[in-house]
This record gives sequence, C-alpha cells and structure tokens, in this order.
Amino acid sequence: MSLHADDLPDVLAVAPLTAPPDVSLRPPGSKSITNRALICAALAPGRSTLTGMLFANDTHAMLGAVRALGAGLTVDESAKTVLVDGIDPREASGEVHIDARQSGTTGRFILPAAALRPARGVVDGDPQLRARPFGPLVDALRELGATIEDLDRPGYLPVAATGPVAGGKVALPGHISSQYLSGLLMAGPLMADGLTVELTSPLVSVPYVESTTAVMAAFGVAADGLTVAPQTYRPTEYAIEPDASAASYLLAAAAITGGRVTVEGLGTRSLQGDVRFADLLEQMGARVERGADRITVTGTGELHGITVDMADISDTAQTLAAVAAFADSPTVVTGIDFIRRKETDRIAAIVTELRRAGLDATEDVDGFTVRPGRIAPTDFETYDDHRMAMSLALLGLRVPGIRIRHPRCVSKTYPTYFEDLARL
Ligand SMILES: O=C(O)C1=C[C@@H](OP(=O)(O)O)[C@@H](O)[C@H](O)C1
Ligand SMILES: C=C(OP(=O)(O)O)C(=O)O
Repeated sequence: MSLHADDLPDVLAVAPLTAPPDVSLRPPGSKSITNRALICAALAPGRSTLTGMLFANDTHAMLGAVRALGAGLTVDESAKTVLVDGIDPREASGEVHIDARQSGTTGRFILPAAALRPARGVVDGDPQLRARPFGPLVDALRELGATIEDLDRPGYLPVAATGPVAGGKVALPGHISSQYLSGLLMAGPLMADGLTVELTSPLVSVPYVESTTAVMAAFGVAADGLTVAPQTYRPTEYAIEPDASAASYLLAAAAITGGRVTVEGLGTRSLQGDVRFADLLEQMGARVERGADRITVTGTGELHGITVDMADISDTAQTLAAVAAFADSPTVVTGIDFIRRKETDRIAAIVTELRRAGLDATEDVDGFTVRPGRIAPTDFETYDDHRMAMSLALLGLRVPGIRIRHPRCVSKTYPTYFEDLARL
C-alpha cells in the first residue's frame, strides 16, 4: 500500500515500531522558504532557478498565485526544481484571481504583492483560510495607499486589492501573526517611498521574519531592521533547505522510541527557527549532535517534562505535546495563544485529543499542560490540521491501537510524511 497522502485511507492505523530506528533522512523542502523564494523570484525581472522545492498543497497554492500575477513557471517536480521568470507587478494590467487554498503564507505574502499591481487582484482561499485573520494586513496596506475591498466579512478573505502602494511608515500589531510583516517586507522594495514598519505589540514567530530578510538578501534586496528602501530584486539561483518543522516529527520519533534519527540538510546554518526544537528534546533528556547541515537525536530512554515558551517555534508545539506524553513529569508550554488561529484552534485540539487517549492535559491561557500517563488505543481526530495528524501519529510508534482519522491533511506541507515515518 502506498503511504503517499493521495493514497491514504480515511482512517490510518499506525504500527508500533518493532525495534528502535537508526536512520538518516532528508525531509522535503521548507514550505516557508519555498514560498518566500517564489515571491522574491516572481518579483525579480529575469530568470531565477529554485532547487530543493517543496511540492505540497501550500506551495502549489503559491505557484498558482505567482503565475496569476504573471510570473512564468517551468516546473520539474521530479527534480524538485522551478524556473521562475519574474515580472514587475507595477506594470501589470487586467484583473486577476488568486486562490491561496489553506495556506496562510500564500495568502499573507501574495496580498501585498498583488496590491502593487495597478489593477484589481482578488485573493481568496478555502473556508479554513477564510476563517483566519487578515485585518491587520488589510489595514496596513490601506494605510500605505492601496485600495482594499472587503468582499465578505471585513478583516477576512476574500478581498480585492488595487495598487499602487505608495509606501511609507505603517503601524502593525505583531502578536497575531508574523506573516503580515513578512508579506509587507517582501513587497516593500517595490513601494515608491519604501517601507518602514513600526510594531505596536510584541512579535510572535520572530525567526520567520529573520528568514524573510535572509531570502530577500539572497535576491539582492537589503532590509535595515524593519525598513526597506526602494530597490530591485535580482534573479538568482537559490537552493531551498529542508523543512525544519517537518524534521521535528522525525527527531521526536528518536526521542520517544530510544532510537537514533539524523536529519540531513538542516543544522547550525539553517534559516529556520524550528531547528531549535532539537534543543527542547535535549532539555528533556535526549542526546543531540549538531553539524552545519545535519542534526542527530538519540533517545536515551529518559524523558523529563519541561516548561517552555514556544512563541518563536509554535509549529512544533504539537510535536512537543506528543513527546511530553512519554515523559516522567508534566510539560508546560506557554507563549502561544496565537496558535488558536491557525488551521484550527491548536491548543483546544491537542488537549482534546490527548484527553481522548486518557491523558490529563489542560488548556492554559497562553498554552497547555500535558501530564504523562497511560495512553489508551485511540482513533484521533485531526481537524484538517496537518500538524495534528503528524504529531498524534508519533504516539502510535510506541502505543498499539493508535489510528489517525483523515490523514490526507498532511498534504498541506508534507505529502510523504507517512512514507518517511515508515522508514523508521
Ligand atoms: O512565515 C512563515 O513561513 C510562517 C510563520 C508562522 O506563522 P505565524 O507568524 O502566523 O505564527 C508559522 O506558523 C507558519 O507555519 C509559517
Ligand atoms: C500554520 C501553518 O501554516 P500557514 O500559516 O502557512 O497556513 C503551519 O504550517 O503549521
């Protein structure tokens, strides 16, 4: 049976490992870096070559989005490569329609880029994305000179954007999502007056903004803090690193099962904050070796609960919850109230599912607590959230009778997840 997302059944049984794993894996390309590179390449007149691409629902959304803006694409999925012929959106004409599907990064990065066009661009998405907040980004773009029409509820998709965007100084809250800031920064160099963002509340997911400016720099655009002067993107050859959030599941598997897993292509040189998930496994008792481009986690048989603020690396909070279920003391995760507005309310979802398995887990104001205990055979709900499916499947590596309902949701960022899990 194929374990690719397209072929998965409605309910997937996870078989416990018969021996601890000892494997080396290269996770697929980073969703976050792929979608940044696609935006920067699309805004760089000339041909860019992107290698190590992730092909998953979120990046297909971005491919469709930049194609709608007029970028030329030559896609070679088997070689994980895309040639992008970039455009200057300020010279575009004609109304365009963009479907961001379920992808927060696509929706929040393409809206500022679409607003640079002096013609109408409609941005919409799946019902799940329509339920996620866009208000701060819409307000900021209006402030910067764009015309944004609410096509349904104010502050939510669908919206229609018409440029130009004059640019200048704008106030933006940081506590809901960092994606608004990343999207504005990437469009910044094409605003006539440049862009300066002043944050009005503490920024979550900070490392993602650092990766934004790093990818912009690779395409020849310099940011000075949260200021970007008018500049031109330069086409380039860009190698996308593997996905660090995807790697969290593989590394967690080693910690949970007392095995050894090496992820290739990620290490101390990574642009992604989520590589720091390995630090948490180390604090819990696993052994971690770090190279420039590889991380190895070895389970020691000991796992202790920790208290940790995960505001910088919240995509790995559900992974940590799964590991915490096997620890010898409680784990408390704080700083992540904003993950209630991701694919689902992730705090409520993870707590509900761990309780379904018999664990004593509780919601806190800005996070959750997991108290380890006996884990019962359970059919887990996944809420159309890829990270619920991928995290909860980890419990099945040790506990018999774990089944994942609607596992195809992993196609959002990691269509080959269950194939990689089987390699353990
Ligand atoms: O910029 C990015 O690539 C991302 C930023 C984070 O979102 P928030 O900034 O909304 O927390 C993260 O959860 C998401 O998966 C990817
Ligand atoms: C929150 C996520 O994605 P996005 O915001 O890009 O939809 C995620 O991948 O966990």
